[in-house]
Amino acid sequence: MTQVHNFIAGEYVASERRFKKYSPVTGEWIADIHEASREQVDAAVRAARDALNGPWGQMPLQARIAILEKVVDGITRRFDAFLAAECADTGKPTALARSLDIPRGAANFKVFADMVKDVPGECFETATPDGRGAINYSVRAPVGVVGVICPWNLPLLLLTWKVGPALACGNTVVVKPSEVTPQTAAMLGEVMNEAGVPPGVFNVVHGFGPDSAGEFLTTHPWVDAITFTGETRTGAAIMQAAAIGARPVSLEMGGKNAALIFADCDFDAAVEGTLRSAFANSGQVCLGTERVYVERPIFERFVAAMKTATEAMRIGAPDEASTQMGPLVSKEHQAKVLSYYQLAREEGATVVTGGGIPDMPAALKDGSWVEPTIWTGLPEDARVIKEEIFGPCCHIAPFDREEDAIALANATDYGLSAAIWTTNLARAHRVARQVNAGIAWVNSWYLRDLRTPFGGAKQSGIGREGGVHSLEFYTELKNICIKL
Ligand SMILES: NC(=O)C1=CN([C@@H]2O[C@H](COP(=O)(O)OP(=O)(O)OC[C@H]3O[C@@H](n4cnc5c(N)ncnc54)[C@H](O)[C@@H]3O)[C@@H](O)[C@H]2O)C=CC1
Ligand SMILES: O=C(O)/C=C/C=C(\O)C(=O)O
Repeated sequence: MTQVHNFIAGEYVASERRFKKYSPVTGEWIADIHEASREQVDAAVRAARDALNGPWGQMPLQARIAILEKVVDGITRRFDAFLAAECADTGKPTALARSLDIPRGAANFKVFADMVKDVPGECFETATPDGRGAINYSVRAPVGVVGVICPWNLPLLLLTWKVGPALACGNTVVVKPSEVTPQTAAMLGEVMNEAGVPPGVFNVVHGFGPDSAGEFLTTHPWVDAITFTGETRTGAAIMQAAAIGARPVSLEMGGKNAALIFADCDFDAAVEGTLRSAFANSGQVCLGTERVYVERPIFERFVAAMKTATEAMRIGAPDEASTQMGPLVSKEHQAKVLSYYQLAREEGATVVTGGGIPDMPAALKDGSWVEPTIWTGLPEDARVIKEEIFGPCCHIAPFDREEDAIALANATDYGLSAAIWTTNLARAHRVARQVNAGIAWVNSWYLRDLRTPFGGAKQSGIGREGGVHSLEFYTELKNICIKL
């Protein structure tokens, strides 16, 4: 059986306690995960502190960048192994992980290794009473040991989205991957060693949240900052832990994102984009669309086109070339999503398509499959409209006026992203400004540029990462004042 170890101070470390990892595709037991004890988490944090005070902290920027470029090469060289591990853990289609998850794993190191070469500073000449003046200038120092808590939906992508800039800025990290998808995080240890990253700079501890590695890490007094992606309630618990010692947090949390489809849109592009935003990665993307609002003149046509396109989607095992949608990540998550499918019926939804478990071949029967699902007819206060489901499903409702569409999009406690489909440029700008979300895509969805600010409003997050915003979180800005 595959053993997935912790990675502490440059070495793979076994734990006494272990838990089982099951395939989301077949339900089979595929690995044993070593659950870090409190002492092991402490050892990881101490190793990170030592590396910060030692070789990594002392290393000139150029040398650090050269090492991170070797990390990029290391991921690229092991592309197929990362791909296999990511698909085994998540069940996502190989084609998706090949084009998104694994390349982004490398790109997240490359982009920030490049970016730290040219960090601009501030400089002010200051008048003083003696007439000789002073010069103020700013420098950025690493924030310290960063605790990185990751979810299961895009495991390598989201881990490296945090670890890439953290290391580029000179920090050391202790990562707690999701207990559901721990394999690629552990594999990254080998890449780090090969690239010459000093022991202790990158550490991985496995386990759960409360009373396990997640809590041990976020409450550890030597962790200087915490970055998290996951559910809003977990983010709130982590914020409480971070309050002890007044440590900074960057939180990227849930969403209940809207798509606004105007009658003047490019119809086929809007259908294709909405299909992708609702069902990509089996709907397990925090930026995904779960609420679709369509201008009334094209409502019936849009629903019909979505139904046809959804029913044509091929659900299957990750490694089949024709697969467009895989299973959900786990049996637990399947039960959660199916409970919302049941709730939708109880709340009075019309099930346009889906709503259950697809009929799968015998070898896949024990996987965590659900049908891509579309509903109409729910009132806006239905729980299915209000709560993040995180599955391949969306509700489609009509609207009559632009201001109604904006009000509907904003009638949520979340504020992560929105997608607006229109060919009227003035409207695109107007609506994009008024939707209360961290990211507004016009005539697209998930079109990513890693230099742009990324994060959510309201209960979807605190802070922004991406581009200079990552540099701001992962560094302490210091002003140096020189009296002349
Ligand atoms: N990217 C996103 O926005 C994601 C949202 N979700 C949503 O969250 C729901 C629950 O999924 P989970 O994986 O359980 O998400 P979660 O937010 O509970 O877990 C995310 C990470 O936080 C850790 N964690 C949990 N409690 C913690 C604590 N008290 N202290 C420190 N670390 C802690 C987990 O072990 C995991 O590594 C999903 O059904 C989905 O709706 C899940 C994954 C990603
Ligand atoms: O592209 C990214 O950086 C992030 C994408 C998705 C998430 O953050 C998420 O689903 O949590």
